[in-house]
Amino acid sequence: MHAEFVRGDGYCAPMATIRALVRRPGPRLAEGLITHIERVPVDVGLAAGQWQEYVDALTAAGWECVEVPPIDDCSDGVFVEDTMVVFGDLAVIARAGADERRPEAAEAERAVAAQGYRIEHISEPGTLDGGDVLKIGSTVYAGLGGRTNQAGIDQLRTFLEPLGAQVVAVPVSKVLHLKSAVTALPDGTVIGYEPLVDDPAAFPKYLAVPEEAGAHVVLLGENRLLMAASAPRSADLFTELGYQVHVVDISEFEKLEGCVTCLSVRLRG
Ligand SMILES: CN(C)C(=N)NCCC[C@H](N)C(=O)O
Repeated sequence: MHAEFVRGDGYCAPMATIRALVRRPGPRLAEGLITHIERVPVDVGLAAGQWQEYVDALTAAGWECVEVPPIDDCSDGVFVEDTMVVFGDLAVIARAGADERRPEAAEAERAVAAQGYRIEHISEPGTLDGGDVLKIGSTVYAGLGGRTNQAGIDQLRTFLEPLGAQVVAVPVSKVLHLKSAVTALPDGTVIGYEPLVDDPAAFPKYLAVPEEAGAHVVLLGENRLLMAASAPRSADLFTELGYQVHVVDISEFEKLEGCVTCLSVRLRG
């Protein structure tokens, strides 16, 4: 699980390997679910290229991308983030709020178990999507909304609190998932596009961003952020704050209410 970092003086220090699970989009991608936006045609060929660029960006930032086998019958399979919540050495396998997405979890579970994680499951009557869970240090915000219910959050709490997490439920009514509304910068500041955030006061440190997709960042490590090309003004804002911003075009996934976080599960070593 470890690589070596060789210093100038020849000393080899162990360096934690950072891995991300990803899942290739399938041929039925264009039929993916939409809830809060209008359907527009998705270019499946373009999406395949954008997915590869997303994987390449993670790889260039030092992440080893591990592919979960594709699931061609599930149009939303590429949004692999929704299949689980990883905290410490535990992967909690989600039970999707949308019935048609339930088959996605089985192979994702095998993939994360193969990385050495312990496994727990959200079970009936609970539903929970990984996209509804935002971790900031030991605080785990869980969005109560269209896909994740109270039973799902209660089960998540039972699994994570013994590991030192505090699970905080927050309302999500204007968007698909909590992470459609907010994510967080490396210093723990929650970023959100105000018209889509139910309760900004739920977060101790909060910064409003000027675009919807500006609320979505993947933390690449140190001061580096990955975000979508569709939020240039937010990218400028983060650059002014001292972050190094890496941009990818994920237009075809945004047409299906996807964002940069949804396309991977980050396993932080
Ligand atoms: C943070 N987000 C938004 C996610 N983790 N997942 C997006 C899933 C989109 C899919 N069409 C669906 O409706 O399920």
